Amino acid sequence: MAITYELIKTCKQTGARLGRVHTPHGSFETPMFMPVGTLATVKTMSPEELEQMGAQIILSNTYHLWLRPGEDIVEEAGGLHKFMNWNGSILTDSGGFQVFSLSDLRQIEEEGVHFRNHISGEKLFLSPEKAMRIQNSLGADIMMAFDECPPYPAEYDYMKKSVERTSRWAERCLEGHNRPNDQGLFGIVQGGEYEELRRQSAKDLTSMNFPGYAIGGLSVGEPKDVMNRVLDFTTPLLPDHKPRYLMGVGSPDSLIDGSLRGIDMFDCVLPTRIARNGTLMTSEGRLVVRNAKFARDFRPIDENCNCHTCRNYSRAYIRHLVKANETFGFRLTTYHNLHFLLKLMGRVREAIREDRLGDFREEFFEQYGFNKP
Ligand SMILES: CO[C@@H]1O[C@H](CNc2nc3cc4c(=O)[nH]c(N)nc4cc3[nH]2)[C@H]2OC(C)(C)O[C@@H]12
Ligand SMILES: [Zn+2]
Repeated sequence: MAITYELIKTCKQTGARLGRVHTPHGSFETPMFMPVGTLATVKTMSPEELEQMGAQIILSNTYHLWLRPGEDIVEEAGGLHKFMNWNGSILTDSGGFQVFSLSDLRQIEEEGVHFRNHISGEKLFLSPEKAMRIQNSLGADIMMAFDECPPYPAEYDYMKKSVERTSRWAERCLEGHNRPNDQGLFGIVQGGEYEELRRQSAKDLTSMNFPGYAIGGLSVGEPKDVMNRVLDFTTPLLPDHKPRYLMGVGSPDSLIDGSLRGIDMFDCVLPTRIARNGTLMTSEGRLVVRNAKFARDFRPIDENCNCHTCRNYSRAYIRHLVKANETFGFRLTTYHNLHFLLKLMGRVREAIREDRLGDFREEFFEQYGFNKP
């Protein structure tokens, strides 16, 4: 079956929209956050726990799984869902971003990218066709086109050449993947902070009729107001009746501000990454549980949270585990952070239903401390 999007309603107070994405492994309401499971696991979480907290779609990564264990092994296992025992939806990023952010000795040519394996140092080559072959073997519900995610900032001339090449690569991805009527391949709009180049990229890609579109090239170090400005003029260029996915965004303020601008899907390693160094997202802002002030604090991480961690364990206990580098401590912090973001997206969807996402933004920002100078 193809990936389809159902628009349920738009928020009268903002540009946000409530929708539902249908995939071969189930459907999910949007705006939605997607936990990242780069190496076919959302680090320290079991599939049962992900399901319990309300995760419905997770990410994995072409570049990483190509290197380890190899897409051939995943294919022999029956694909990613079987391999990792996850029955929800899966999206795989194409490797474009990882090659640019993880590897040195990169050489970008029309054909593809030459680079070094960031683990072994051996020379590798990734092309649009190769990225499609790997993703076909992995068998995710949604695959991403192979693109270049230029650094921020980037010169206009470089960005123009990069956008034009990424559009040519997108054509080759459409030809290279073997799914009927492009059922699961999303195009990725690039163009940096340049409106004219974002327009060009969106025009090229929407003419190729992908079932969904991502906005790439953001969350790469640009200030939040630059991201929001780019979203303001890019999101309206994407079709209303298809999913819109903002790549690499996972902080509470950016999730709300992206939803306000009509984004449906988000992913980021942030909640799971900071959980592994003991930083928690709470309704009152960030909490660094290693801090000595929590040594005898027997309250839950977040008194407004009903997650498994907050119902059963105290700050003092989690601080002890994290300081002792106990794995269970990182399981508890990861569970809470993912639950926090998934619940936040549920509140965003509810606010859209009630046409009050603008008000919700003000309340949340005030309580979380985003408005503090
Ligand atoms: C800049 O270092 C880390 O990057 C993370 C997410 N930022 C992000 N932008 C992305 C853009 C693209 C894209 O244009 N194309 C493709 N194919 N995939 C993408 C994936 C992306 N991921 C941030 O997450 C943290 C905060 C952990 O460090 C940042
Ligand atoms: Zn909690």
